[in-house]
Amino acid sequence: MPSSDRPRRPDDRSTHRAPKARSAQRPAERGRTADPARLAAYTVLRAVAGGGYANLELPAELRRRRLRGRDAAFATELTYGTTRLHGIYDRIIAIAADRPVERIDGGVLDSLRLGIHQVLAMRVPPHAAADESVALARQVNGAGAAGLVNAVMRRVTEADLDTWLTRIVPSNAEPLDRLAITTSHPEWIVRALRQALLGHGSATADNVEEGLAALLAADNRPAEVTIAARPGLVEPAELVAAGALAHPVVATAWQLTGGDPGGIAAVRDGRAAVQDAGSQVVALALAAAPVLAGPAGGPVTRVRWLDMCAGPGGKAGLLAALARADGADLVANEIAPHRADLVRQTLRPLMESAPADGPQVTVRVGDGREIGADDPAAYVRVLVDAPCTGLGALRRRPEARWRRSPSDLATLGGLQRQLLISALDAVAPGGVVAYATCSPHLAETSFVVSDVLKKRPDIEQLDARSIVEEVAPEWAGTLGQGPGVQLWPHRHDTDGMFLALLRKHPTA
Ligand SMILES: C[S@@+](CC[C@H](N)C(=O)[O-])C[C@H]1O[C@@H](n2cnc3c(N)ncnc32)[C@H](O)[C@@H]1O
Repeated sequence: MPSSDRPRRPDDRSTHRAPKARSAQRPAERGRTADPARLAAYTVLRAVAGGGYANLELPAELRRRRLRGRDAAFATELTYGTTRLHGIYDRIIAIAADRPVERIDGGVLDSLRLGIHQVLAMRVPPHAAADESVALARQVNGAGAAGLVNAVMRRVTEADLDTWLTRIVPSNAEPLDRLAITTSHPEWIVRALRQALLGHGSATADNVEEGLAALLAADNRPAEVTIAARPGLVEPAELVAAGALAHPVVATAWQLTGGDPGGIAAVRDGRAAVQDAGSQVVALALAAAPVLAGPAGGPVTRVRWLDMCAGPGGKAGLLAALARADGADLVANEIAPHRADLVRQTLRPLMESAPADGPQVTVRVGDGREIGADDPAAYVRVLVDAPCTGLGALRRRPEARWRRSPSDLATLGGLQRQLLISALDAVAPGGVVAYATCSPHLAETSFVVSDVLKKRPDIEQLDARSIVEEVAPEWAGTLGQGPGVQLWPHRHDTDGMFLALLRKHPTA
């Protein structure tokens, strides 16, 4: 979709216009056209401003403009970096343009943000960043806007990032507010992450400021592409031949140093999939958790596992392969039909290759909150990968920090508790429920688990650290105070996954 066709925000007074034919332009408007990588980044930023997601819009835009290799890498860093860091850039723009950013057209603001990111974060020479930004603005925002972009870029390039950081922080700012401004995070998120570091036992009062700064910095670094090799479906040699490197800690995880994961045959045909190593650990730990024989006197021959919130299917893909190896069926449930389609798509190789009389994989569309009542005590292992704020995955979802608000916690908190209660009802005596989030926020993690457990004498919480240490031995001693496990981008180079393992009493 061309940028000019994208839906606009109500506040977007964009002068977005298609480039004029050269002959129709006044001489002052003539100049080089913007280069495709910058145009791609601009188009994605406009789509994000209209409610889109950078990680979905960017690949489509790269394909549409046929950008590959270094151009694709440039467009990717430009899009993701600008989206993450525009909290800093908007304060710089307000000073350099001498007006609040709310008074600058949304499209022009994006052209400026992109220009500033190039010069302050990507080491593009100042004159090149300024010239390219003016060319972009002239093409997508119009000649008048190009004049403003020119003036602002000339002012911005007079100082380096450190100098600008000292200018944008008010002299009376509290330390946490200062950190929020200089790391481009909303202040409520900075406070919540600080509490999470302390609450999960991942930092002490003495070193929490250091840990917090490292975490916020990690949120602003691009995450490596990691893929999960689905056990039994792909051999290491195939991934090595495709240029992947074995993850230093997690056996199923492989890292790509560059290139498109879609170029790897095993990823294309669903024997491997893009998945953060922390997410892989959640699935591996659930599969490794010790279950106890129920009242029937021993494990049944073909047991069932459940992934209660499976869309789009990353963990279900790994769990399905692990369940098959264990002789178990997997039921992958998802409430949103279009996301259930994605689960079906990612599980297809496992569904199609299932032996007629062997472990089966099925996808169902439904509300996980009803499974406990509809299907009580039916599953030996249950994963609740709950809908959450995603505050642990900010490095991969560049716009998320600006979209979330504290009020999301109240809405999600009720749903998280209901899903966990349903999972505890759905699990068989002696079976294990894994409660996971890609957020370390205490209100979505430890508080949910402790609230639910208060009313469940039939459930014991396992020390997830020892089980995670089995699948990720090198992380021993880094997993917090237990019994839950919290992974961190700055310590484990994973998304900030939380995991609690809860076992139903065998005689319940
Ligand atoms: C964090 S995502 C799960 C990610 C998934 N496990 C993976 O690894 O790809 C949470 C999912 O829960 C789904 N969901 C939300 N409410 C639900 C409900 N009441 N029952 C089942 N699924 C629900 C959402 O649509 C979303 O796909």
